Amino acid sequence: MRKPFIAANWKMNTDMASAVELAGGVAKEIAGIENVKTAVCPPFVYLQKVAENLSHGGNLHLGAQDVYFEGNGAFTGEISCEMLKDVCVEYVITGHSERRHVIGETDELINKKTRAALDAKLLPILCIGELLEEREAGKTNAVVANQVKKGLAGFSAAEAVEITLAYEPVWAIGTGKTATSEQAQEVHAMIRSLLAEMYDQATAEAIIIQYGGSAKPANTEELMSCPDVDGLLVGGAGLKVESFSEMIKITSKLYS
Ligand SMILES: O=C[C@H](O)COP(=O)(O)O
Repeated sequence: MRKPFIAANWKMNTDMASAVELAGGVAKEIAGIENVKTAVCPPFVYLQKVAENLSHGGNLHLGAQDVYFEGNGAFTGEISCEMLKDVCVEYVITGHSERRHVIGETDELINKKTRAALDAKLLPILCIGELLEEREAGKTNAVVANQVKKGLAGFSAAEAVEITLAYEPVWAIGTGKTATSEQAQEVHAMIRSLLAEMYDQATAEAIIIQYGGSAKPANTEELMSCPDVDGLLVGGAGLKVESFSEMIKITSKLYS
């Protein structure tokens, strides 16, 4: 059985004090929960301080929201995998829709970042998802399948199982419009059958596929009950100790 994975992407939110308080509060609330993998992804500048405050061990892991694929050099403003590892980061989000559509990242760049992360022994969370106009034009499966194929290009089956996929329909992010559990399950199932074609059934069954887009305590049970939804990548509801911890507790109960 796949171990569920609930991660919070804090995006460009919090400050030093609230970042430490939020991570510490969640860690305290979920202490003892072992059947769910959990992570928080603070802004780069707060990673070290959050890491120091989580260093007592426990189940809350640290992720970054992005990474650059080069090791070092003249890449102003960028952060390398080794820099992230220096501050105890274990997970890294690649290809978030805000980086694709606001910053303009391409599938090729996202693939390079995912490759660099995995080679450096960071665990990538590779995001994919369609825009509203793509869904309305009936292109959801084609868009998502293309992103999965390009994102995972060059990865072997043994490597692919280390990568978490996060399906985030762009129209559901930060809008309050969650995909229905049927819509989420349909795309997750399509992704899993694509993974079986690209690799094999066992590999497809082993890969964690998170859902993201207005996930909150009220819809956690329904989403996490879908057979192919293995976790959540949480934005807004991940910024409060109570809501994020609640989502982890609901998931833990569901899987116990
Ligand atoms: O990475 C997280 C997603 O973009 C979801 O954000 P949201 O939960 O605020 O809709």
